[in-house]
Amino acid sequence: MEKDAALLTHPRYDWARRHSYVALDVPDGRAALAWVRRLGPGVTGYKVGMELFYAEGPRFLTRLVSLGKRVFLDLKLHDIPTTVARALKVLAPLGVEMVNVHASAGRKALAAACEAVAVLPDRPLLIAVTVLTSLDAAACTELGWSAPEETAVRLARMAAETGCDGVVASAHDVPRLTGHMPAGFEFVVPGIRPPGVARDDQARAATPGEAVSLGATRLVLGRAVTRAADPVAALLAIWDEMTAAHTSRTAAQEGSSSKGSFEPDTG
Ligand SMILES: O=c1ccn([C@@H]2O[C@H](COP(=O)(O)O)[C@@H](O)[C@H]2O)c(=O)[nH]1
Repeated sequence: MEKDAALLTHPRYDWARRHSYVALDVPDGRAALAWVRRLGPGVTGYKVGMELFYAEGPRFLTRLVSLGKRVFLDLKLHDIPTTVARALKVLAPLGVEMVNVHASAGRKALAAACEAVAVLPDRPLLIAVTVLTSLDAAACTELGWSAPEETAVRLARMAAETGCDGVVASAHDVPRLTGHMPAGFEFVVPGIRPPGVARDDQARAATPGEAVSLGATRLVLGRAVTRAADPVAALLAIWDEMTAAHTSRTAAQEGSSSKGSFEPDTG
C-alpha cells in the first residue's frame, strides 16, 4: 500500500519542505495538477520548466500561486541582454518565487536581468544557471569550457558580481562556490538521486543528504519522486535525508561559531 500524503505535512519536514521543489516535468496542466493533488498540502514548492510552461503559459503559474504554491520558474533564459530583460519584465510579476537565466548568456545579460527584476516591489529571486548537471568534463571540453567545477566558479562569481541572488549548480560544485559569495546567496541543486536510483541523463548527480551537506540551500526533486513506485514514500525518504543533513550541518556551524567566540584572542 502506498504511503499517505498526509505524512508530508509533518512539522519535522518544515525545513525540507521550504527548501525543495518537485519538478512538474509533465506535458500539460492536467497532469501537473494531478501531481499537486496527489502530493497534497505538504508539498508547497513546485518547479515549472519549459515543457509545462510552453504548453500552458503564464496563466498556469498564476493558478499554482493561487493554490498557495511556491513556484520556481525554470526557463533558463539565454539570449541577448535586451531580450532577457524584456522576457523577465513579463515573467517576474507573475508571483513566482524564483526565475532563472543562463550565466553563460554573459555578464551584460545577467546585469540586464537583475535590473529588470529589481524594479518590482515583491520581486522573485533571480538565479543564474552555471554548468548544467547533465554536462560532464568531456562535454565541457567539447564546448570549449574548462572543467565543470572551474567553469561553475567563474560563472557563479559573475552571477554574484552582477547582483543575482544565487546559482543553479551541481552539488559537487557548491563547496568551491560558497566562499566566494555574499551572505544569503542561494545554491539551487538539481540532479538529485537517492542511493540506488538511476541517474538517467544526470552526469553530476548527488544524493539528497550529500547535496545538503555540501551546502545546497534548495533542492530540485524530479524523477526520483515522480518516477518512483510510491512517490510519497520516495519524497518522505528524501526529506528525511535532507532533514538529517541540515540538522548536522547546523549543529556543526553552531559548534564552530561558539567555539570561535570562546577562544582566547591570541592575535
Ligand atoms: O543543471 C540543471 C538545471 C536544471 N535541471 C532541471 O531539474 C530537473 C531535474 O529533473 P530530474 O528528473 O531530477 O533529473 C529537470 O526539470 C531539469 O530541467 C537540471 O536537471 N540540471
